[in-house]
Amino acid sequence: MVNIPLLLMGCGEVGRQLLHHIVSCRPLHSKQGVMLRVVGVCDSKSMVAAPDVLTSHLDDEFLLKLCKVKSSGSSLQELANFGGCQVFSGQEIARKVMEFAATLRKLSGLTLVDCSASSQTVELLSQAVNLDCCVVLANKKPLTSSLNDYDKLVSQPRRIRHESTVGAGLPVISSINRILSSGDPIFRIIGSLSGTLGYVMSEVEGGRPFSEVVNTAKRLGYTEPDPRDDLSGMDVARKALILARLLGRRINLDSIKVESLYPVEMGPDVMSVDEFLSNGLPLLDKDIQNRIDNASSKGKVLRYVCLIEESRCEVGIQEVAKDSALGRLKGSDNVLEIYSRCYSKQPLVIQGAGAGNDTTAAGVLADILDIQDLFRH
Ligand SMILES: NC(=O)C1=CN([C@@H]2O[C@H](COP(=O)(O)OP(=O)(O)OC[C@H]3O[C@@H](n4cnc5c(N)ncnc54)[C@H](OP(=O)(O)O)[C@@H]3O)[C@@H](O)[C@H]2O)C=CC1
Ligand SMILES: N[C@@H](CC=O)C(=O)O
Repeated sequence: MVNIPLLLMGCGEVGRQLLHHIVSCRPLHSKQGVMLRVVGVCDSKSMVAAPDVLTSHLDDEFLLKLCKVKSSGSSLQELANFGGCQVFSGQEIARKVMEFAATLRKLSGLTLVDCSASSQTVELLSQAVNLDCCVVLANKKPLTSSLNDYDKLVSQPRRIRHESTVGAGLPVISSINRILSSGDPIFRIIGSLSGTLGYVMSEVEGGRPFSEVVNTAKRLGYTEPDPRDDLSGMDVARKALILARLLGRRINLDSIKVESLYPVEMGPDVMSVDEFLSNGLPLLDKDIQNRIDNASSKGKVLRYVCLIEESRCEVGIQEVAKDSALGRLKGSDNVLEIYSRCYSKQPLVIQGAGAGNDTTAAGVLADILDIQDLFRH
């Protein structure tokens, strides 16, 4: 049996879905000879961990209880009453994670799974990479901070997986890596990489108000924790940066041209998420509807497009033909066209659900299983 010790950072929508997938896939993994041992789970304030990460793990009953506690809005601290775990908080968390990494390194190693939406995990992840930990990410922020941080994270390519950072569970990163490693240079990527913006555009085309559709996208689990990350284009810009860096571009987030769907007066420094959703968004309904109607009068639709070509890396709204690959998109689907020497006239096209907690967590789980060979001894 291959044992993979895991430490999950972030037990929000995606993290909890991952824990549910891990528990429900036990019979399948057991047939495959793999055992995922969750030795710790942390949120923004606390960490619960197995009493001894070498010999024990958080059992399934505990993990499901944890999911219940977190979805009810309570703190991980509450699990201390449940027994069978250690609880840490504040600065102690990073110290303990490194201690676990050092302990497990002697036996099998540790996988850190980042399902947070925080830009603050990057430091811990880089330190963990130095201790030969594997890293699996749904969080795009660590890969889109400085080039220095990026270089550290990807310094051991076999030990990092981040399929869910672009296109949720779609095989985008793995396909690009396969093309590149065969010496086939990619010269153009164009696509729609936001499940939220794809859903919003196609639903508003169908006549629903922008504000209502954004709220629904949040409820369906398509948006970032703060939907302004999607509406500002920054979430797509991060995906574009991840792809551009994969292609070898030495660029940063601030070199990407980004178009926002809301004004600075509605930004996070000015109003809370709830205020934005209930009071800010309705003020944008008319403008978005006008832009969509205007495009429609020319037989076109609006799509939030990501383009990476030569020195260009940009994201923003474009009017595209209704019958194009981008124009035909519906719901939360993403579509990505990859042009390379082998795919020069007809691109390689990847399309499917590009957002949602289930597909994202499934992508993370597949990444974890993909590194199982590193845990065989
Ligand atoms: N939903 C989707 O379709 C997709 C999502 N993703 C990515 O998945 C990630 C998670 O999204 P989602 O689950 O919706 O987000 P949530 O806001 O629901 O959950 C985030 C979790 O991270 C925790 N957290 C915050 N800071 C830290 C930290 N420094 N260390 C450890 N944990 C921390 C939060 O703690 P607390 O509970 O205390 O607030 C919370 O538990 C995001 O990065 C998102 O971009 C990627 C692809 C698709
Ligand atoms: N908020 C994102 C989720 C996946 O990264 C999106 O809408 O695409």
